[in-house]
Amino acid sequence: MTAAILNGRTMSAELKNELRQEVQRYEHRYGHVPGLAIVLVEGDAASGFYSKAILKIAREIGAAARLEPLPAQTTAEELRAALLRLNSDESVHGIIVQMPLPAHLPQELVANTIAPEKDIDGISPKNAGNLCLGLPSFQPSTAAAVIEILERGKIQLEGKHVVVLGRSNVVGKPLALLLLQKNATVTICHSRTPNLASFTRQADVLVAAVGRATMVKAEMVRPGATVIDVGTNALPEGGMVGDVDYATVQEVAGAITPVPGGVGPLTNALLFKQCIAAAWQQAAQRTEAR
Ligand SMILES: Nc1nc(=O)c2c([nH]1)NC[C@@H]1CN(c3ccc(C(=O)N[C@@H](CCC(=O)O)C(=O)O)cc3)C=[N+]21
Repeated sequence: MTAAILNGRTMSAELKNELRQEVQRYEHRYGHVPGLAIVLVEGDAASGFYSKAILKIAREIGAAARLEPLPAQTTAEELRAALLRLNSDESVHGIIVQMPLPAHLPQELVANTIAPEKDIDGISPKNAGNLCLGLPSFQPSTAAAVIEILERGKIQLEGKHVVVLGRSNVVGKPLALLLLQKNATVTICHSRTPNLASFTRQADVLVAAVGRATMVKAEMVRPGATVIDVGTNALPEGGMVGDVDYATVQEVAGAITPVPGGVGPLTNALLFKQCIAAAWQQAAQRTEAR
């Protein structure tokens, strides 16, 4: 058997078409377009690449996006000041800070400074708490991309056993909560889980989000299972591979996401879905206040 391919590029193109229309609808109503600010503290090579990809999507859908580059030696106080400036800038509806940050800048500073109504990557305590409580919230875009790919791929979640490999704040943990909301049975495994294969082999849907190249092997996958690969591991010789050993796993899985061309292309598009939602909320609030 060969697995069906869940094509993130096709799905992303569909989503971007929907978003382009949504941006037009918003612009028609309010006379300006939704705006995203990307804070990029220089130093991480991949972050510059991701930022350019986000700017490209903005052009494709007609939204506004601007890059706020900060030098690598930016202090915590300077980063805080930059975020506060964006919080009070009415043309900015969503703010993301590219991760990872240099070691001298605490991640909590970002989570605690971005205004929750502009925190479209869902990292603030308010959004993370609301997600945990099952209340409306912005969701970390990579976790949301996994849900999007499963829904567009018509993979049922209700009553299914989903095993999530990885417990990060941006993927594993929020994804487990989103899957629970879909009535899946969820198991979270991580680097200290003994006998990993005994868990992964029970999965109807297996999500790999650990950041270790090709660690999921065919013998860890139940025949016919859906395998979602969130990994983006850069290879020293160039290019990238996922956390899943695609060549062998695609022979046993029922459906699988490739890397590249799987979860990645949906991640950045979902950032704009949430930015547009944030813009609607902020515009409605301003109208109310006046
Ligand atoms: N605050 C923050 N939020 C993030 O969501 C965030 C972040 N920081 N830092 C970095 C990670 C990584 N990430 C990706 C986004 C798009 C692709 C993507 O489009 N990938 C293409 C790459 C194409 C290629 O390289 O050939 C693909 O998989 O097909 C991948 C990875 C978002 N992240």
